[in-house]
Amino acid sequence: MAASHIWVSPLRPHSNVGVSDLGLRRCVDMRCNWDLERLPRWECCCLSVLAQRAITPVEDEKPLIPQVETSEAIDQVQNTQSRGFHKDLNLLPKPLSATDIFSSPRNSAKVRVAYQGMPGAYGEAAALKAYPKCETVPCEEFEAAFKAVELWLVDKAVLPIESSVGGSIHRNYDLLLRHRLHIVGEVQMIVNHCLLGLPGVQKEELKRVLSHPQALDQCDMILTKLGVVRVSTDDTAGAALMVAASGERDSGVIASDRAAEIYGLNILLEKIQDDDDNITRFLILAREPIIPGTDRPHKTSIVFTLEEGPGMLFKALAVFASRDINLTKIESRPQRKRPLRVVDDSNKGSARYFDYLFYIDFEASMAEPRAQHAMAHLQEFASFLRVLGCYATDSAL
Ligand SMILES: O=C(O)C(=O)C[C@]1(C(=O)O)C=C[C@@H](O)C=C1
Repeated sequence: MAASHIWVSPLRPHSNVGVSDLGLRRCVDMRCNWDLERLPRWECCCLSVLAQRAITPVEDEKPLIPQVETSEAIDQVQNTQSRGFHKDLNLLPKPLSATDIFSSPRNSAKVRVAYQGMPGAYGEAAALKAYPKCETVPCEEFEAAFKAVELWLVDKAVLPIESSVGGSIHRNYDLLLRHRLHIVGEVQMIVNHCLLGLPGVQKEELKRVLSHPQALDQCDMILTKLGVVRVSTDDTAGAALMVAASGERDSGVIASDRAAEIYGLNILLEKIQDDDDNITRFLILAREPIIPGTDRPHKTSIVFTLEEGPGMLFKALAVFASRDINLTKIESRPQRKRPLRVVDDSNKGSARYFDYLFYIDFEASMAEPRAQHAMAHLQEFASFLRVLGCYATDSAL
């Protein structure tokens, strides 16, 4: 391990995944942001090698070189060391320009973007809306997408955070806190669900319908009308794959028209969601935060905890109200590691409450003094405060 920068990814257990020098250097530059004690051992090994290699020149702008064998990688390292520094100036890293720093996600090309689900899932459509030329990378679970970004297997993750019908996707709120990624953008998407079946099947023949639980909830009326059994799956496109692979003629699917195309299913009904405006908001997550601007409307997402006491949440919300900062979202989640709290002596220590984390999105950029002052004010009495990200608001549907 000490001689090479290769580690075996837990996400791709059978492949050795190499990271380019640029990737390594960025990793080292960012090491202060990494809580080394919380990293699994292979990442620590990798980081220590990175630290030694931080001065080697950059060879490749792309962070990932798939399938590099360890021996080859050692040879590469030795060759580079014996040659000394590169003479070819084109191989030096390109300094970031103001355009790079402030560029919108929609201008970026060739980024690798992780999403949860199979090809044809709405997460993939959201990733392509954010980065039209990106290479999309399917992940089985939300957490795998977080890890893929952390381990440099991909550049970004696009994950759902709330739906206009189903509300918050709590799992992703919890993962935002457990991982150290930054929110760098959001994508709002109208989700138009279709009822799919095998070619030649009529909707009256269906006995069960498979889909993601959110999609099943969003199409409650039509499912009730059809009188079918609802079967939950990990994602909508995965359900399409299952039915296509099983050949079960009495099984239908709720998924996108793109999933129908990919898995060779027929569209039996379109726009079957109860609410026409069925919107899901996705977050774009990255290893590094973006530098907030004031050139267009921005949102900031934070998470904090408060001490127990009357009016504490009122006081917290007042830091925004008094500065005329609009809140767009507030969510509370129990602190999983400290769910119970014994209250003070006046209650004789017998009563127990849940401790909560408060997640808030507000309409202001951290580049604005009013947002900075609001955070400084909140920090005076919040027992914990973290800015999860500051990013341009997505108002395009
Ligand atoms: O299963 C998918 O296709 C997803 O992208 C997931 C998801 C979700 O988690 O809410 C996204 C949008 C739809 O609301 C249904 C499902």
